[in-house]
Amino acid sequence: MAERTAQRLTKPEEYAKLLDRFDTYLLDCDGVIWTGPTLVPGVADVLTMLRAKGKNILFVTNNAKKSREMYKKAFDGFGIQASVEEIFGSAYASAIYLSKILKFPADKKVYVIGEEGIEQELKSVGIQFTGGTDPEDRVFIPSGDYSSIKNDPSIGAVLCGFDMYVNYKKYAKAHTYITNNPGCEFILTNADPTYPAGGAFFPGSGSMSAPLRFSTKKTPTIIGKPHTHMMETILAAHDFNPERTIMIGDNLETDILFGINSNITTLLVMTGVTHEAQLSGENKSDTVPDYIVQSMGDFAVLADKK
Ligand SMILES: C[C@H](OP(=O)(O)O)C(=O)O
Ligand SMILES: [Mg+2]
Repeated sequence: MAERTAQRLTKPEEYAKLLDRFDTYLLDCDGVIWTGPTLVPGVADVLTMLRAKGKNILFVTNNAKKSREMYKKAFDGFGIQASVEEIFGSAYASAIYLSKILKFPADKKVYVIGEEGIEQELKSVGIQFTGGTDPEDRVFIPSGDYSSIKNDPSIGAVLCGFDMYVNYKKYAKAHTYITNNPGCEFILTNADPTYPAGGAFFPGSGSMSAPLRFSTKKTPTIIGKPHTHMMETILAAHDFNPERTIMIGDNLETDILFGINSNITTLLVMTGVTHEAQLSGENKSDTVPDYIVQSMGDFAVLADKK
C-alpha cells in the first residue's frame, strides 16, 4: 500500500482552493487559535473571513478544565466571535455521553476527579455528582486512616479529567467505587498524556487517570479526541457533510487521528505541539495529515485580498 503523504500548502492559491473545498471547519483551540494566553497572529482575521464566506465553524477541544460557558468567556477575552453551541469540550462531551448514550440513572451519582468545568457540564444535563471541587475531598488523609473512604452504592460512574487538586483520597474513593459497585462506569474526559503550557509539557488528564487504570485493571471509556465519542456528540447537535468537513489541529495523536478516525480530511498546523522531526525521518509519526500549513493565520493573506 502506498504510504500516505501530507501536502504542504504555502501559496495563497493553494489556501484558496482548500477553502473552496470545505464548508465545515472543526477547529482545535490550543495550538491552533491560541497558545496559552496568546492569540496566534492572523487567526482572528481568518475566522472573520470564514464567517463572511458562510462557513460553519465548530471548536473542538480536549481541555477538560473548562465548560463551554468558561470557553465562551475565553473567546470573548480574545475578541473572537463564538457561541456556546459551537463549542465542544471533553467535559461537555463526557456529560452528553453519560446522559444520552448511557442514559445515566437520575438516582445515581458520578464521582468526579476534575474541576469546576466538569461539574458545570454535568449540572447542565441534570446529572448528580460528588467529589470534584468538594473541599472534603481536597485533603490529605493521614497515613492508615481510611475511615472516610467507604463504598457508596449510589455512585454509578467515575469520571476522571484534569484535576490540579488530585490526591490520594480521590484516587482511593474512585478505586473503591470502580471495584465494588457492579457496573460502575469508568470514564475519562480525554487521555492526553501531557498538557502543553508555557512552551513546556506537564502531566495531562491521561496521566492523572493512570493510577486508577493500574489499580483497578479496568479499561476506561475515553471520550475526547482521537476517540469518536467526541464526534458523536458533535453530530448529535450539528448536521454536516463529512466530505466537505475538515479537522484543523496541532496534535497528530489527538486532532489528526480524530479526523482520520472520523473519516474527514485533516490539516495540521505547526503553531502547537508538533515538531518537524515527527513529520519525516526516523522519528516520523504513523499518523499523517492530509495537509500541513505553518499557521492557520497564514490564510489571512486571502482576507487582505478582498
Ligand atoms: C491541549 C488541550 O487543548 P486543545 O489543544 O484540545 O484545545 C488541553 O487544553 O488539554
Ligand atoms: Mg491543540
